Amino acid sequence: MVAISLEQISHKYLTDSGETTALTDISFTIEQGEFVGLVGPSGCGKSTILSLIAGLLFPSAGKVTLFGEAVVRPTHQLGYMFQQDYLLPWRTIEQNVLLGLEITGRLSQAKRERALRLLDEMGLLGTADRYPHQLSGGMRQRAALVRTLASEPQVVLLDEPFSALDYQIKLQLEALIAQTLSSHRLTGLLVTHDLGEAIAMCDRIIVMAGRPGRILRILRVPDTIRALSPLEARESAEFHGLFRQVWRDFQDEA
Ligand SMILES: Nc1ncnc2c1ncn2[C@@H]1O[C@H](COP(=O)(O)OP(=O)(O)OP(=O)(O)O)[C@@H](O)[C@H]1O
Repeated sequence: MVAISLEQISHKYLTDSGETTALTDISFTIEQGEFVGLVGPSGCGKSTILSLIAGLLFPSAGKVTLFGEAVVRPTHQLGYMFQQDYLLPWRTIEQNVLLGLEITGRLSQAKRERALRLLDEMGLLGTADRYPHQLSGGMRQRAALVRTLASEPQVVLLDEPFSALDYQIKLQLEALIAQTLSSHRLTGLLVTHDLGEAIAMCDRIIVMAGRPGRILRILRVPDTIRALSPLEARESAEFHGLFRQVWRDFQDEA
């Protein structure tokens, strides 16, 4: 089943100084359970695509659908992870991960227990009563992931979720997130500047170019790389071959 579909999307922003064409002729689909990376230079429209899927923006032309339904407003089917964890400093980790359920009036004992199981899955059960400032950056991002998953989304949009972390923590978190999305059979769309991250984590990669934002190509990550953990993948010859191939696309485009 198709989870996300963009059909011939164009998007223009209107500003005081005129019009900016952020996206032109963007079409792709993402199957349920797939994990897709969106890579491209700064300003090529990656965040605009996420906002269109999230129902926070409406395209100037074209159609965005989520599980076959036109996107007209934000929905609970979507969860987000951002570069910053946006944990509220005055709430404990448990209170933070339950926040989304609480403010949408969906909190129940069963959902609370599920959230605690997720904290346990992420190795964070012992931190439930602690406050965000008492956790490391990697632990905070894991707590942010639990908060996202606690709301039971079907699709998770990840906007540079690792870019504020140390390299080693980032590699550990990449593996954990790829495995968690797959074990919960979630659909994921990862925006990243890091081509290696997309190759190491995703099933397919949408490679974009800028001015105006458009798709250069969409490629499937070979099973030989998919079979490896993100850390092992980075060390494989196939990874380096694919990295060079996409890098050449960027160079040709530049
Ligand atoms: N609210 C806005 N008003 C006007 N122009 C905008 C607005 N948001 C984005 N743009 C322009 O649209 C284009 C695409 O921006 P977008 O933020 O989607 O790119 P991006 O690929 O996510 O960039 P980055 O990787 O730096 O986050 C850019 O030229 C940007 O300047």
